[in-house]
Amino acid sequence: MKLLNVPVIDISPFRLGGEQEKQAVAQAVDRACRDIGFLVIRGHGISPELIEQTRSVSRDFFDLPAADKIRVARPSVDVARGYIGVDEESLARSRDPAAYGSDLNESFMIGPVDLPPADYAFAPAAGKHFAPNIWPGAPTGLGEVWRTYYRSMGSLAELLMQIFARALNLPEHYFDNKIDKHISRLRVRNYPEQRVTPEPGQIRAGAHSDYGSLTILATEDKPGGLQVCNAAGEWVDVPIVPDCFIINIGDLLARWTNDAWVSTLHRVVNPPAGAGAGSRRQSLVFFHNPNYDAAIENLVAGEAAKYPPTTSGDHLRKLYVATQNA
Ligand SMILES: O=C(O)CCC(=O)C(=O)O
Ligand SMILES: [Fe+2]
Repeated sequence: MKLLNVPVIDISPFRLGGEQEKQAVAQAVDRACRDIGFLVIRGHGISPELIEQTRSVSRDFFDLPAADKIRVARPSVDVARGYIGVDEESLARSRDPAAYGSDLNESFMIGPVDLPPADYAFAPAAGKHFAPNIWPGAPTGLGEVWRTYYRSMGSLAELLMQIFARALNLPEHYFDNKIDKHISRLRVRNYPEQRVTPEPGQIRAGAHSDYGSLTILATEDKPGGLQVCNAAGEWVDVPIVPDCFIINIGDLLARWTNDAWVSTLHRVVNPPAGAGAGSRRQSLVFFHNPNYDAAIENLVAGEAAKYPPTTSGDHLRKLYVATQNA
């Protein structure tokens, strides 16, 4: 029987326990990744204060006048840095080039905060994956808090990839050297209150799957939230549990596992009619992506590969561009 709802899994026994505890966590995670592609984790070791500080400084950024936010606008569609306003993006277009409308959120994003050696970071094959970050002049302290949060998410992702490796019957440290120069992005999305009725078909974030290895999401319990499409084809709400992160696997892990694990379709819906006031919602979204030159090819022994090999860097560049309205 497949899981049809997103399970909550305590990963602290993996961090703190012995062989048996680690194996039990890996098994629960394997089931979640096979059946629904999403899990909620508790016991992750990230301080609630850091999450709250990141939320608070980001809220202050989105409260700035539009002119200040536009000053740190993303420089071009293939550079995943800076501010993107409401109306500039349609996530549904990552799957359907004809998808209509744009998503009802604005966002700000950064990439790596600690650069590998220049001959690697700026090699031709690196493309724009190590493009410089763009920092707003205000609020003060945003840069420091975001850098700290980015590094913490990088460490948590490394731990999750170790759990994943075990879950896939690979050596625990199998992925370590494929993610030690990761090209992850931290993106904070602000979903404004909805005072006017959206256009038909327009929602907070259109249906999509994530592109990379895994996503770590800290969000809020507000009307108009995250839903995932389960194995029965039904949209189910993801539970919002205090002090937990929502984790989902992305397309690259689905490819690595020859689709044994699912990169699940998800979306953010509008608040119900009448609940628009007070529906402002903020998500801290960390998209973990392997090193740009990590080879992505079937890891399942004895099975014919369903996809041609690719690299992390090539796969991501194509998708960043496809979703943008510019
Ligand atoms: O805000 C959310 O709950 C999810 C956002 C999301 O799916 C994304 O940014 O890829
Ligand atoms: Fe997503």
